[in-house]
Amino acid sequence: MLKFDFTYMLEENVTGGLKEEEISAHAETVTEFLKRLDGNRPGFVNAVMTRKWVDSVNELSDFIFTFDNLFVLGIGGSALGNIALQYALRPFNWNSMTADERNGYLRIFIVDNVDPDYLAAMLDCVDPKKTLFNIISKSGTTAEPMANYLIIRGILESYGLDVKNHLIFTTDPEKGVLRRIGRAEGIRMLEIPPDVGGRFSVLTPVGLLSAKAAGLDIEELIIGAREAYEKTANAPFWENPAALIATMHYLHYKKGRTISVMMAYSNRLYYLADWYRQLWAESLGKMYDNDGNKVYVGQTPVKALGAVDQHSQVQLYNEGPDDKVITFLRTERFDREITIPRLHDNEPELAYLGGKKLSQLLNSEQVGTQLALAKHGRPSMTISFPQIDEYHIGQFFMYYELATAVAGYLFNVNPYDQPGVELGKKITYALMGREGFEEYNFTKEAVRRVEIE
Ligand SMILES: O=P(O)(O)OC[C@H]1O[C@](O)(CO)[C@@H](O)[C@@H]1O
Repeated sequence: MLKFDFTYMLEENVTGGLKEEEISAHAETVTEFLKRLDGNRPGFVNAVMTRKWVDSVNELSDFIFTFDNLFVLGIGGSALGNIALQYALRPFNWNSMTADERNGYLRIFIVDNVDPDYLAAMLDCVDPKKTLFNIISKSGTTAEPMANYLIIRGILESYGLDVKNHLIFTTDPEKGVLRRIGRAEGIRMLEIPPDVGGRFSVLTPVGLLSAKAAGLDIEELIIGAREAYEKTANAPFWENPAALIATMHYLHYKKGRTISVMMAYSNRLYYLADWYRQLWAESLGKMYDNDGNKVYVGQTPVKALGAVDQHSQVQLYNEGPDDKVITFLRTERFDREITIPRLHDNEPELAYLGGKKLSQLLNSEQVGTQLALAKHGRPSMTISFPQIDEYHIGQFFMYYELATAVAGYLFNVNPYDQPGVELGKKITYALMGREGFEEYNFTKEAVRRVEIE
């Protein structure tokens, strides 16, 4: 299981930390909340209690493994989980390996943005004839994946290829334009459970298809998540990681720590922090609480990479405003190990490194940063991965989805909606000339601009 260490969140170990009794004051209500949640499980929990979603992906195996490459086209919750999984569980040089070195599994390209330089460069890497394109959009209305879909379809058609042999749509089971087109044209489709919002959907077909295509063990991902849930649902408060993460972040927020930094001491774990950013930001950043009061709450999630950001951010974290709570991610076992050679025994600045493992240096830097933060009165917690594998990554997703639900309860906001994203989308539609959005057309004259050419 993942190991959680909250030592440096507490006042006894860090001035500026939390008193045990102020945390315990929430024990009863949070435990009650989790019991109610267990009685009426949210979609993201139900999704890992069934074989349905794994089976739906496995059923496409014969089709998937006729290709060399998989493109995933989606954005936000339809992309970030995919990216996190691929970075954590595949070697970094995966896409430059030969098919044999990849044991026949597919190269994976996840394109979320609509940056023409980026998309064009990714497309240059593949032969469309050997490529499967998975268009993921829960709503089917998001401009970015829809634009990318049209571009891909145009390319497939220009090659004279039968599009239904190169496309998968991953979308709502009933609603939306992708479902409509898919049905009309016999395109293979995967369902996103209607009660699972994009940012909670990584362990549904949204994240499972690319994981499967890259040869990851998708069953283990689900088992890890399920065991994390079972460990949490009825656990006593002080043994419950999700409850403690949420309560401690909430209390630190109340003390003015409005920024939550997730700092991974592992390049493989870094993109978990990107996934977390959307989860924490869209779920908890709200203008109204559940009673309709204007509250403007939300903790700003920030990602950081150790040791790199020690040389970029940590000065600020130690001596800048006391407005942050830090979560460290680390692993106790790296898949590869490198020993630093003893080459300059007479040079003390180098000699101490000789013979040490690179992983020892990285993990020592994590401890060093954490203790230095504590000395400056800055709270932090640590999540240790015994190793980086499907089982523990699945656990991580579930613990954080649950922590987000609990934090939503504590902040008294709805963690499952995102009304604040809508206006920008509508203005974009208007600027792009989509019918029905004329009222949002902010013309040059209507908006005061400062332009420097
Ligand atoms: O899967 P969809 O419907 O295209 O949505 C993509 C993303 O857009 C949002 O709705 C708003 O940014 C996210 O919540 C979601 O993950």
